[in-house]
Amino acid sequence: MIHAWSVDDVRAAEERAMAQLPDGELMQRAATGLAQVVAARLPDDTSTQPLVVALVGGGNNGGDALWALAHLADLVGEPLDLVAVLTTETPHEEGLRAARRAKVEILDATGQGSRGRRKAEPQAEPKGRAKAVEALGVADVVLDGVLGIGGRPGLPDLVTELLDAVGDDAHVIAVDVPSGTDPMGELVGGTGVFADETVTFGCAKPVHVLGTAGRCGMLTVVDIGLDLDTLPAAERLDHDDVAALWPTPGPEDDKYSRGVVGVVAGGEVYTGAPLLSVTAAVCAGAGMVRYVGPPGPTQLVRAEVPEAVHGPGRVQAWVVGPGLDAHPHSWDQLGLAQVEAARRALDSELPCLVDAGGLDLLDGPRTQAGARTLLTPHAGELARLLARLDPDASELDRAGVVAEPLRWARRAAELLRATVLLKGSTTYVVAPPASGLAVRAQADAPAWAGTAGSGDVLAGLAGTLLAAGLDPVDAGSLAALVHGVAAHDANPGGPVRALEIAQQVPATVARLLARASEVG
Ligand SMILES: NC(=O)C1=CN([C@@H]2O[C@H](COP(=O)(O)OP(=O)(O)OC[C@H]3O[C@@H](n4cnc5c(N)ncnc54)[C@H](O)[C@@H]3O)[C@@H](O)[C@H]2O)[C@@H](O)CC1
Ligand SMILES: [K+]
Repeated sequence: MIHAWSVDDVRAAEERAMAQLPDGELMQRAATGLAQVVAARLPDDTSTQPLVVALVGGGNNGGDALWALAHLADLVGEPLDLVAVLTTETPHEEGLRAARRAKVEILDATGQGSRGRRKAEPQAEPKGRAKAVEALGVADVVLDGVLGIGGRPGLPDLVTELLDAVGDDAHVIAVDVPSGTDPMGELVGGTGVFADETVTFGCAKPVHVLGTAGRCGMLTVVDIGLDLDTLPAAERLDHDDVAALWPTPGPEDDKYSRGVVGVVAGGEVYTGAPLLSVTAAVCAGAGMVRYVGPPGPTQLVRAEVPEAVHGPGRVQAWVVGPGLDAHPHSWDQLGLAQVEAARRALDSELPCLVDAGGLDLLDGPRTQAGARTLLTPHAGELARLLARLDPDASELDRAGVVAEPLRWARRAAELLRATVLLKGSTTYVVAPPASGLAVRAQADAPAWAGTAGSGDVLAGLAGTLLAAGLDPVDAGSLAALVHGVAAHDANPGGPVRALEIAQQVPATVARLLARASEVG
């Protein structure tokens, strides 16, 4: 699992460390670690002299980049071209001196010529900028040292212009965080660096694991001796976590101890969703799957999933809502009975996963306080839910949720006292804020997995994990991971049907469980 700490907690840990260390020691540790990574990324071809260009901003992030260039000159021992492009009039002073001493070429792209000097010809493009554009176009490695954890989202025009000049073959390494992104990972989208790799210091930050993670590329954490004494703010499960979390049966287990999952889904109109959820639950290894629904989908499930049992009865967790019409016509007796079954499940004290049409039945927290609840909306469903229930979000639409996914997932978690799994290319799992639990973010699925029915499969998977006794955060994040990996395994690099994702789950789980014995 990757754990990430908030910027405030990192700053506090840095202050504690700095109080014990000589001046500048932390930056030296950061810059040395960074220089080592850069050295390892230099091209093997020795026929041309490698060129490393650093974009340097005005804060300590720029200081890291300048010091890293200075260290590189010593570290590599072979001839190197090193260039620092200043995007600020006030670069880190000691870093700049060190870079000059190490014969790093300094280019001022700000238009001031050199620090503090007035522009002679305001209209003319400064020479430093033209040379910088040229160097960026042919650099082997580009270091993004413009903004670090002190950065606000968005980039100055000058930096955007310089980034546009970076050649396609350059290996872009973000120093600590990709500049322009929100270090807390709350705001996604907007302008910002897309890095091939990010070298961060002390620990991962939320930007590295939340919806912005795709901009970070490969992540390396350089140990600078920080002592984090708080809980992480964000987490991401990786493949090696599956074995520890997945409910693996022992010789004493039977179908009841493994967990019976009940599915109240679909109706006479939407008959496919129940089939997908039930299939996913069976394939995820539920002890037993019970389907509650009208004759049409029941017949379909009977024909396709002989393992399932039918009608109300005892379960350990409910999946409520895939393909459910929450507002049937008054003459639709079967539809009304299905809604009644869904309400009974929601009013029970049992763990419930609430998806799609089931969300339309919620007017507030479930009546049984403390009953485990996992809501699984996509962005449109979350917007609709909050616009209906939160007077401050009456105008919220899908785009608003996509821009600030965490803000709105948290809001729903607070309002409904439930864990919210917000589906998307990054899937967030957010417990009610009062729990203090870290946000989980998973981005394991190929874009091909975004098809109709894929969410019904996820519901069956996560419901099975709830029935096996996992808490909603583990159940949701583990299901999201396995769902994504199964989608990939089912057809690497190509289209994948929702049903195939479900059918791939047994083999994918086996493969992920086997990793534990390979690794351990
Ligand atoms: N504090 C420490 O002990 C250490 C800090 N380190 C480095 O220091 C970085 C943090 O340094 P700083 O706090 O100086 O912050 P930054 O280097 O992120 O720079 C912040 C500066 O940029 C300006 N700024 C912020 N957003 C902007 C935007 N969108 N457009 C234009 N200007 C913007 C701010 O006004 C501020 O002056 C870390 O990310 C890391 O790279 C490392 O050297 C490790 C040790
Ligand atoms: K950066």
